[in-house]
Amino acid sequence: MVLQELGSKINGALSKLNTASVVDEAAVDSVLKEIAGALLMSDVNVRTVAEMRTNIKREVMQDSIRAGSTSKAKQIRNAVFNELVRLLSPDVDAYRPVKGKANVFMFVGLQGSGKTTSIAKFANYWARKGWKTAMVCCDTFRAGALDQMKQNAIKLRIPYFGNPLEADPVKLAEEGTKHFRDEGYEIILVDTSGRHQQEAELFEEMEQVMDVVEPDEVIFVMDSTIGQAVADQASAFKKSVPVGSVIITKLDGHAKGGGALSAVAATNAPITFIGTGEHFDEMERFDARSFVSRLMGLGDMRGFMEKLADSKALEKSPEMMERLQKGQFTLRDLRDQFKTILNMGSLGQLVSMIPGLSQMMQGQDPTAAQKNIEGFMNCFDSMTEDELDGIYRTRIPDPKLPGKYTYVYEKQISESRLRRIAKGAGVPLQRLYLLIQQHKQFEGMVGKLGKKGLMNDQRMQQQMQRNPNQLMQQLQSSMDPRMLQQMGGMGNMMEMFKGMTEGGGMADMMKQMGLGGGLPGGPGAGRGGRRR
Ligand SMILES: Nc1nc2c(ncn2[C@@H]2O[C@H](COP(=O)(O)OP(=O)(O)OP(=O)(O)O)[C@@H](O)[C@H]2O)c(=O)[nH]1
Repeated sequence: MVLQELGSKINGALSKLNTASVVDEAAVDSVLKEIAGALLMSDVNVRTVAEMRTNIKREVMQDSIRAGSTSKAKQIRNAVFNELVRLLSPDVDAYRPVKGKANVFMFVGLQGSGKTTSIAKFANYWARKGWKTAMVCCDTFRAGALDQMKQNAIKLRIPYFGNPLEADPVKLAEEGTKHFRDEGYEIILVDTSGRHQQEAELFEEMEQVMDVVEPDEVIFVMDSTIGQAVADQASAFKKSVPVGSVIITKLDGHAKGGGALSAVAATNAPITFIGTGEHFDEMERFDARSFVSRLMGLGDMRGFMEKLADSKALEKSPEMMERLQKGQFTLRDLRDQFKTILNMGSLGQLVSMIPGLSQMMQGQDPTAAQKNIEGFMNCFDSMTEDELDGIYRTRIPDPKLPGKYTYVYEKQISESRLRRIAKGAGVPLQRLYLLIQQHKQFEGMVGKLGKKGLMNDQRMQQQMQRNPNQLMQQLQSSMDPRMLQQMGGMGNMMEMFKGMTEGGGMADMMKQMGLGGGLPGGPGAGRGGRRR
């Protein structure tokens, strides 16, 4: 079960409590059973799930069973949340490198778990912070490992050590770390061969490498897609070397997240980073509360805002707000919105960060949505500057002045131009129609909202505080019913607005989101329809 689904399963189980007339022990048991099933399907280890279930039940049953069903559901949700956070937060801290001295990190893990890639990401992370960083390859097991490190090192401009002629990993490890220690490097990252739990010899070799390298921290790199086997693998490594922290890789759109809980439970070591893609910058610092929020489909606004800041979307906001208030929304505006989304990372990741959005997507595949947006971007690239700015005109011979040309202005892009654009973009014409239709929907909606003055974010916020129901009615009447349905209905939107207001100001956040005063969740939300 992928990360987003777990949240909806848990929420689905809890919502049954909301409708139950009596919340007795049997009702709590049944909900906990469902939640436990969802956790198991997300690769959380059986023992961990059983322990969690007992703890949650004890906590929830302590309070009077007479508590209202809604508050009981809330209580269970909080208990599940706290329990998951607790499991992900062992008492020990990860090693903190000390400036001005050699800090050696040794990376261990299964074959293909993502060690070499994580080393490059980790190196990039520290080098960007100004630490003198280097990498040592003593993976003599996989033929391409040194080449892979070399390519990463060149791209990152970070020195590396390796010798294709040396077959002894222990010797390489010793020489490499000594070299960089002598040269005054502060962060020295040692890559070891990937191994399997059964390969006793390789485990022995790993211990020997550790003895000569004397690492300040052993980092266990764990592939989040390997499923229930995580706990056993992690324990096997922990038995052989003192795992100090964990990096979880491949937590992209489709990965299950539950294995993370099992890895921590098995190693009693904290997770420091999560890998969310193959690129060097696709690694995030791990934060248990954010992670569990995402795991439970509660969103992760902190992570989202960080991504937003990185995407530079904020820099555009004053101009965007001005246009919005004028009621303008062109194809160029829609393109910019899509661009902002793409710059922020994979859609799957973003969907899991915005509260409620994964529920709204109702099982739609974010990867497919991402592909659609990429196809749309090709369409925008095939449009003329005029078309992007909402000027739809065709050049024709001037009937009054033979030999000269004039323009015919149209309300929309002509059919022949649409065909040309679709061909140029390499997308089916139907897809382009969909894009144009989406633009029209947003343009219409934003135009209507503009007339009601709701494109002014301050007014919108005031209204939200004064009379949220009226605001919702106004929004509802401005929206295409199909779009509203796509967004999970009015109730869902109301919840989102509330969440956002509580989370530090909806208007502020929406401004920052580059969505102007428009509606959250819609890629093109924001700005108003331009009239020419
Ligand atoms: N999608 C995704 N792919 C990743 C991530 N981290 C690593 N990979 C990919 O996983 C594959 C294996 O990664 P490597 O870094 O070569 O793994 P390794 O642990 O060094 O492999 P061995 O040397 O065989 O032990 C590569 O194709 C990486 O691009 C991640 O966070 N997300």
